[in-house]
Amino acid sequence: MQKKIVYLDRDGVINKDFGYVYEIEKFEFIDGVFEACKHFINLGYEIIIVTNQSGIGRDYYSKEDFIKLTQYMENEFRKNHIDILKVYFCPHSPEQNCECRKPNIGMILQSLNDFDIDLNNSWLVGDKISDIECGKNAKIKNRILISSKEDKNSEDFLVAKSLFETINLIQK
Ligand SMILES: O=P(O)(O)OC[C@@H](O)[C@H]1O[C@@H](OP(=O)(O)O)[C@@H](O)[C@@H](O)[C@@H]1O
Ligand SMILES: [Mg+2]
Ligand SMILES: [Zn+2]
Repeated sequence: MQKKIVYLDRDGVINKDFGYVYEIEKFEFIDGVFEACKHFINLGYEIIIVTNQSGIGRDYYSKEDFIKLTQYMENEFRKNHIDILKVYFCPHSPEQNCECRKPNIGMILQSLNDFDIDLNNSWLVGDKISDIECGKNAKIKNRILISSKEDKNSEDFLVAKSLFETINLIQK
């Protein structure tokens, strides 16, 4: 059977975005993230993380720093009985004009190569319009923008204040 995926952006969706976070000490889970992920899993979804990490290309931190933090993050999820299917990251700076930096769809294409995924029954959740554009460009049917501003639902996305709030939107 094809997998239904909830694609999650990282910074600003899973953890607070203090700007180019790469240290474990600065990685702060946003309230309700584990509850939301458990909800998705109970509905039969699997979770994939897609994150732009231009801090690597900008030499703010190394790929090893990112991998270390990712292992910590995945382990915290595991402690909460959540297995993340895969973490995809773009290590490039904007100047490198790669195919993987959102809103480009390289990371989503890679996931389709790695797994049999039903995009018509999948979701993308991000906190920037570039995330939404990536989801749209990749033909992920359902998209949610996390925003504390007064953004309104539109043709391209629904709006929620946090990942926890998406529980009300992702119901099947
Ligand atoms: O939200 P995701 O995709 O998980 O990751 C985004 C981050 O890598 C960083 O993306 C940067 O944007 P630029 O990459 O410099 O445009 C800035 O917004 C940083 O504050 C932010 O931490
Ligand atoms: Mg983000
Ligand atoms: Zn890239």
